[in-house]
Amino acid sequence: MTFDGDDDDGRAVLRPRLILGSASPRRRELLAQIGVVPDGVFPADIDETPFKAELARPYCARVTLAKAAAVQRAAGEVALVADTTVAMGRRILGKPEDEKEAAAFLLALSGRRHRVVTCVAVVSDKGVRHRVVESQVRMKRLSDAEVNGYLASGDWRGKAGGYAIQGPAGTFIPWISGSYSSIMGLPLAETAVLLRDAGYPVEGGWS
Ligand SMILES: Cc1cn([C@H]2C[C@H](O)[C@@H](COP(=O)(O)OP(=O)(O)OP(=O)(O)O)O2)c(=O)[nH]c1=O
Repeated sequence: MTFDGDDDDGRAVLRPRLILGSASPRRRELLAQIGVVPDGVFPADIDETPFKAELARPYCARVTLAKAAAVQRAAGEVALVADTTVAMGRRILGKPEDEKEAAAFLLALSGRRHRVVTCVAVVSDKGVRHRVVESQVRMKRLSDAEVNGYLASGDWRGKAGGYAIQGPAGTFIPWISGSYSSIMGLPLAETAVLLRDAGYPVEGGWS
């Protein structure tokens, strides 16, 4: 347990140590938005290759649970891992290997709707609990200048589907249905519930 200051009535707040098993700076930013700062960041290194004909939801849950199984956590600590997957129909669009693949992804997404699936898992002494959140995103039809400009920005690097809604590609997204934070990498409502259930206090738990 870690001392986390006093609550409004002057009582000491104790919370378990939190390990973030993710290299994603977006996930750290989103956790900070709800007042959660991990005590350690240890990304789990796992093979993220989809199985043949694997669909996005089961793929995303499988990869997240593999990250949960690989994360380094001591007894009493809480660990959080997640995975974000972009899907068009039955096709999974991962993180582009290079600019050419990023261009192919953007051209496939241009003028169409796609799905963004994020799975978050929290590991504690109680075991592993996870939630899968699916959102829909419409990307406007992109001009060559927009595709080329975005590719040159490099913002697509390390992003599932080759774009990030929270960056300049936000100008490509006129409509979403679902959870903005989940599209960005971590569904905050579900994450807060999982953390609280694991005994980790989260802002917004006023009820
Ligand atoms: C669709 C989309 C994805 N992303 C990012 C979130 C994730 O960082 C990344 C998807 O890759 P992930 O494999 O989910 O995460 P990661 O490789 O960055 O980190 P780790 O595996 O260690 O947890 O894409 C955005 O930032 N914005 C978006 O709009």
